[in-house]
Amino acid sequence: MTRLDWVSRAGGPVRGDIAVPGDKSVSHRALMFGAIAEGTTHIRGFLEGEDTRATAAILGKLGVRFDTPAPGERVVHGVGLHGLRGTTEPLDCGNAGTGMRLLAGLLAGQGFDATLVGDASLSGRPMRRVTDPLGQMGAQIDTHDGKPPLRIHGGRPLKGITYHSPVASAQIKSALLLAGLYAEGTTEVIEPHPTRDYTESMLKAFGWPIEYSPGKAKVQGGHALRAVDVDVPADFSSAAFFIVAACVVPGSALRLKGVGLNPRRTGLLAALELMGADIAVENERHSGGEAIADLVVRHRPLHGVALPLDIVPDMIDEFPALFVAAACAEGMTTIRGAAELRVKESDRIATMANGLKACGVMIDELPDGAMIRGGPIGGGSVDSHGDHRIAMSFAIAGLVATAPITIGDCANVATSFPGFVELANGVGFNLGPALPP
Ligand SMILES: O=C(O)C1=C[C@@H](OP(=O)(O)O)[C@@H](O)[C@H](O)C1
Ligand SMILES: C=C(OP(=O)(O)O)C(=O)O
Repeated sequence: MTRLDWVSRAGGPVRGDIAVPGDKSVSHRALMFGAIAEGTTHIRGFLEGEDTRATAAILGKLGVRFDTPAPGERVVHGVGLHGLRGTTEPLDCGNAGTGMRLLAGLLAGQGFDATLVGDASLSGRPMRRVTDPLGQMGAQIDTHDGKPPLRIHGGRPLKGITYHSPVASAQIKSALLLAGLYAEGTTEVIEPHPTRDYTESMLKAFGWPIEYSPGKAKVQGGHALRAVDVDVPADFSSAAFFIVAACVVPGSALRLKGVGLNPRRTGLLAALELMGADIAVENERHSGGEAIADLVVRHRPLHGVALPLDIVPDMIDEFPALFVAAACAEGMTTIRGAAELRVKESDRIATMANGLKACGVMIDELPDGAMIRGGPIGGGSVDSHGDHRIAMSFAIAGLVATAPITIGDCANVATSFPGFVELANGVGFNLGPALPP
């Protein structure tokens, strides 16, 4: 991938009426369930990001046919639960932890061997969290010291287990439930804190019997999935950058349309409201079984908070943006209980702390969070470490900074948010490519 650096300059106010692209978590799952269903699944609002396209390409290599009637749509020709075909080619998940961990569960139940690989960032991320419990189910998966590539040996009979997950992770839960479709008996996952339940709701929509409640999910092997169409809501995690931008730039008033409001995703709304933000939820409705609504965000000065521990898992992807909101708030914001941030696309605590320090913000890194003192953000040069959410967060910082912020290594924004720069500049950002030195 060619390197791309951005410069974010003072701009705003952030005003307009926009829709962000489709949800990444739902798009990955719609492809996977569509692939192993009987019949044809039409996905609308599909995220045309590199992460989700990587999942589609892998399923294509495994013999699934897709049509693309228009951008943001996929028609998946399901091959049935046992219809995937093996390939000797490595299956490249790119930058996507979700793709790799969910596919590990799906592939553990197949009759053929498969190898999952990823880019440099994904190759450094922990995989034992899925390979250990899948091993308890009977799968055999070789790793490189607990990290990718994953060599999955096919043809192993799986049996259901009850798994008390040590980590609140929808990826772990989903990997086990996917393997559970192929297992003898019951597979149950119990979480330390409830996580996003798209796998459960989609299994139900595809006609697979499933029992679930927040923090618990249980499936039995031996049923079939029947194709249903999937409407993908706009991704709350993508909306988050615009929500924070409108909160912190004076004069802003922004409407974000049709945003998915799964309660296990919206911790950022609760956090910002505690900080004094002005966010209205309008036109609440349901689409494809998910709550969606328009969010209307207006600027109002924020104040620092001690973030309640119980909302941390509900905003796990929104911390980089929250760090910027905290830097703009009056007083101190304390974040604890967020050690998972250290094993995302980058170590998001260190990457945000280093970047904010480079812009003159007072921030102390903690093992599981940070203490951030609000104040003026200066110009500077920051490295996103190829982490899409870090790059977009510093784009917000640049909007309110006293001098331009240069953000290194931004190409991976295309993994989750294609078209971010154009959409952002359309509502008041001032973001462009950095010129080579
Ligand atoms: O299941 C999913 O779609 C996701 C779960 C989360 O990861 P963890 O399960 O590692 O918390 C999140 O960070 C990721 O962006 C998407
Ligand atoms: C953590 C993320 O994704 P993944 O785990 O799929 O790479 C993310 O998108 O912030």
